[in-house]
Amino acid sequence: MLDDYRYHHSLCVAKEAVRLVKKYGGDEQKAYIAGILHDILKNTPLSDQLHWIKKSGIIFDSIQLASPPIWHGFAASAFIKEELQIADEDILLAVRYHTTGRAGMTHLEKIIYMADMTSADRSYKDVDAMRKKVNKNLDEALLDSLKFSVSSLAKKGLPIPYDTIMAYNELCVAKREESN
Ligand SMILES: Nc1ncnc2c1ncn2[C@@H]1O[C@H](COP(=O)(O)OP(=O)(O)OP(=O)(O)OP(=O)(O)OC[C@H]2O[C@@H](n3cnc4c(N)ncnc43)[C@H](O)[C@@H]2O)[C@@H](O)[C@H]1O
Repeated sequence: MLDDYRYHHSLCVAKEAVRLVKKYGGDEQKAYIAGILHDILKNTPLSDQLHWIKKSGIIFDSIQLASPPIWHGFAASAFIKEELQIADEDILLAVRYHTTGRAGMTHLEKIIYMADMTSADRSYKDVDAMRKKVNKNLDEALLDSLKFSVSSLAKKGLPIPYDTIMAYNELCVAKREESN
């Protein structure tokens, strides 16, 4: 189901998610499970991802439909619910929104989103700076990650999912209110 690269990445995300839970609180077992399963359909053909999304009753808007890289999270939450009988809403949401984020993210959603950015296997240019940020403040690291996501999608001329914009706006406003 997963190639070696993605399997290794999933193990690293699960480990990083548990590390973040030890630091910021939460349920270690849920963090491990969500981390290991978050990309379970990443190597699955897009047509099959869409099948799981439709089967679960999710109705995508036009921006989500035009953003195939986000489909695997939505598909994975439907797949693990039906095929692995995972009923825990916290885990399902963390898997579902791990690429887009959304307004009102739960603590576990934030942990998994950031674990995906700072897991040991990541090697993008600013990853060490992001690791320092996540060790200092979970919400600020999340805001910076979303900022990167919004600006890099815009630079590439790609649509930005509504959930991502709303996640960014929410954290941005909260930060401004905190500093006033
Ligand atoms: N909200 C959203 N809406 C629509 N499309 C979206 C989206 N978020 C991501 N995407 C798109 O989804 C695709 C894949 O995203 P993912 O699913 O997150 O990435 P991946 O395949 O696991 O890793 P990738 O090969 O991109 O690895 P990298 O280490 O470079 O990168 C690993 C992660 O670190 C982020 N990253 C890279 N450089 C960064 C930096 N300098 N600062 C902060 N984050 C950075 C990347 O965005 C990536 O998520 C990308 O095409 C992306 O544009």
